[in-house]
Amino acid sequence: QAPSGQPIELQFWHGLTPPAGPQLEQIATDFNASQNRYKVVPSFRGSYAETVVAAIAAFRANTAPHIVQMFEVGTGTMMTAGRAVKPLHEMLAETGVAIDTRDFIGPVAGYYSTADGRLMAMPFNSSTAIAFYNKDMFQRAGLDTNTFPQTWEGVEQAMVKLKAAGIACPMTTSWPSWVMVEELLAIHDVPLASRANGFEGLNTELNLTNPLMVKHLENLVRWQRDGLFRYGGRDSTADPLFSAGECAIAFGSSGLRGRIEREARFQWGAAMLPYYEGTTPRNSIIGGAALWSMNRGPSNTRSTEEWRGVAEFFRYATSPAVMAKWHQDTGYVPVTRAAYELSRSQNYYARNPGADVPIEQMLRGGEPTANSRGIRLGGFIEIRNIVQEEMERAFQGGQTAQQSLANMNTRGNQVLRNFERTNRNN
Ligand SMILES: O=P(O)(O)OC[C@H](O)CO
Repeated sequence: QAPSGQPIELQFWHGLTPPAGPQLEQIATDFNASQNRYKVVPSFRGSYAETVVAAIAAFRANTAPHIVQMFEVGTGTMMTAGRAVKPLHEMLAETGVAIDTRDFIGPVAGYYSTADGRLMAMPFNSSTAIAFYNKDMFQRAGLDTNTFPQTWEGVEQAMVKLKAAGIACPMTTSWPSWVMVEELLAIHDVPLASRANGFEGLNTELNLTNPLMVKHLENLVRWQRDGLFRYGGRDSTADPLFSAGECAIAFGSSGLRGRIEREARFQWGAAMLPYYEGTTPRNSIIGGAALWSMNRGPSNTRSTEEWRGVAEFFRYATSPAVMAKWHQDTGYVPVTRAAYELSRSQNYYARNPGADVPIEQMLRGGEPTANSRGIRLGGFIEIRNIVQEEMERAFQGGQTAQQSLANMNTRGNQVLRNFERTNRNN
């Protein structure tokens, strides 16, 4: 407790909407009830991107929260944020709070670690992109309700049948850049950017004009024109289209599962992301978010006691029972092996067919390659906006897929160069 006898307050900004947001806040409430030394105060700050912007602005004003939930796209920015961030490995060493970081599953730990393997942020709500499909609509279209096509060629055939059966939206996607660009390239083992997708340094160049990307964006543009694919907007805007029963197939975060379970009034299934014929698919990369610890401001660090509170909260939030429940309630992946094993021993996967799809897909194909380990770009949030904007211009008929990709590449590289210039010394 603080000298006043009151618990030490720890501000925690997050970017999750219901139902996951309140479930996350419940974890903070339960932590507070489990001890009386610290009080975590969660606060919803808008979308992930808005939360990041707010946290960085707050740091400049000496009012940063202790903990900010940051989507994976902000990782490169946080890694180079210097004093704004308290690296997790440093915090654990200084406070002595024991968290077995070796228990984090590889693709998650790797994403948030420095080149020499030190964890910078606390893995928490990691996801990966998967397919959800409406079995009632599949049945109406004469499709097998128990199997989802493994390939994009198969998905196209299914979309044609769904449309012929009178379904207005055969397919949509959330997170267009994540699913249709970033995950696609990882699964096909094609680099998105040079220097191991940016893991080896800031001086990277985008590789978006590759033949696979051209083929896929040309397909998406054609499917959209032919009424097979509905572009549902940027980031998570398309999320409700599936659970509301509008679209037969939706690609999105595994973390949508909890929402679909609550809202869908139809039979549905989950499946791995498709790949093009002739490919041996690799692992998909993670999405979702991690918990970053922040100093209050440029001239304002925190006491060891505050960091101890943060670390104790992290330990609680990733303890096997709490993490297993979070995973099962939401669809986010269990970030520790212990939570995965616990879920298995509770027969969760046997009782919920398809619930292990994200984990299986993430761990598929052995060790991740330089193209499937993840992406670490400075200014990635801005680059994603460019990718989405240029895609939209192609969907609106204003440019070809090839022009669209060339523009993404040129504009994105400018963002990378600017970021490199301003962060050279970090
Ligand atoms: O919906 P989430 O939380 O899994 O996040 C999705 C990805 O982070 C997209 O970057």
